[in-house]
Amino acid sequence: MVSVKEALQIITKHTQMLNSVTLPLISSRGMVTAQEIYSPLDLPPFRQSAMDGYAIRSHKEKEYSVVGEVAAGDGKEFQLKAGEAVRIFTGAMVPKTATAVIIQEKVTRQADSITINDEVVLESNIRPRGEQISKGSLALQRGTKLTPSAIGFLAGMGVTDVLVYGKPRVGIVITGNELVAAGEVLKEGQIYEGNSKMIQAVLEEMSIEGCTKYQVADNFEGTCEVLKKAFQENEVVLVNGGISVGDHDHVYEALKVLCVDSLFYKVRQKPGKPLFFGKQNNKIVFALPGNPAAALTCFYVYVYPALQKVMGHEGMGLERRQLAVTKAVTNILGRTLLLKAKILENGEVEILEGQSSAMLHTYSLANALVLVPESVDSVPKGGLVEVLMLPN
Ligand SMILES: Nc1nc2c(c(=O)[nH]1)N[C@H]1C(S)=C(S)[C@@H](COP(=O)(O)OP(=O)(O)OC[C@H]3O[C@@H](n4cnc5c(N)ncnc54)[C@H](O)[C@@H]3O)O[C@H]1N2
Ligand code: MOO
Repeated sequence: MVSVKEALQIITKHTQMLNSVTLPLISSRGMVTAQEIYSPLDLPPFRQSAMDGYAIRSHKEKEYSVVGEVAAGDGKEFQLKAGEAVRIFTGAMVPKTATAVIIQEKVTRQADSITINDEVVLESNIRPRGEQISKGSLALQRGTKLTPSAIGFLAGMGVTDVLVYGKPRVGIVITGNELVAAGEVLKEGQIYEGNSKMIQAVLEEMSIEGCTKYQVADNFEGTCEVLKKAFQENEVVLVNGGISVGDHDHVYEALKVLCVDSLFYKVRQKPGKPLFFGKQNNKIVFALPGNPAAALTCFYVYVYPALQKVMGHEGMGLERRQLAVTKAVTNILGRTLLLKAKILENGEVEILEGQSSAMLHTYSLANALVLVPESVDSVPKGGLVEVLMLPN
């Protein structure tokens, strides 16, 4: 049995990022750039009007004659003389000879001329060429997560493909005789299988889509067979249930038969004590306890940082904060507690009722986990605790 800290260190040590791949930009959401990206052009690529109005070549008078029009997308160039203006629209190319764009609200228009009812500020309402980024300069560092804004930024530079660290294929192996799919009628002793949906959802939160689900009843040969297949088809295997010590829990023995290196089995924590982490060549496997809340907590605390590392993210794990607790907490177990909690508007953290590792009801109200270390036996009301922010 290891401590939470040791478990996390072991995971960090034994988890490697995947090889990089070139992908179409649109398929890269949530992935991490595997090289620096430099801008192939000036952005904007020309002096661009920021407003609808008139591009003028200024002179001393307030009156200007309007000699043409430029809309967004037009490639026309006007040679303006002092005292001349063109009608212009947001996003349009400003004539090289123009010295300012005056918004139409500040202008009175008569037939082919305008009167400007304001001071003219040189270069006003003009976005200089390359204002956002100039050709050849660094647009994104290696190791940047491709968020929707980063994708939009690259798309605006005409980038079509990006080199990113690969996303793992993840197999979810569900074990248990008692589990029935939603939509079927429950017989005595049966329950609905929910954890695969939950794990799939939390993977999708990390932009890992399209995982494969495997399901097996509580028998040893079947478990070995399904695990073998899951290892063949995935880089990361997440087993759910069957990892405890009961006569019908076969996962630990099956992993042994499949020559999986056991890197740790059992963590001094509640919930999630029977958590297993191992490796088969370059493939990693977590066996999560079957209790739904325990499985989810183990995912957030251990699988989440491991998958982040596999995908090349820097800074592993959930964001952590120190916050004051609304009520005293006691820890008589000598294990680390991971408690479902809610951060209140006043910035304090409330530990929720219903901490059973079978209960997801409380979890669905939580936005954080409070971590009470194994060495701490009590925290008074108002005392600071470590809070792990859930990413949802
Ligand atoms: N003698 C001991 N018994 C247990 C110990 C122990 O140390 N000594 N540890 C307990 C702890 S802590 C946990 S957690 C569980 C973990 O057991 P398993 O990982 O073997 O999980 P199962 O027994 O298969 O299931 C536990 C529980 O969760 C329900 N479950 C399982 N899979 C799903 C699913 N896909 N969807 C919904 N619910 C699921 C299952 O029906 C059980 O109720 O062991 C304790 N026992
Ligand atoms: O640790 Mo188990 O995960 O409490 O139910």
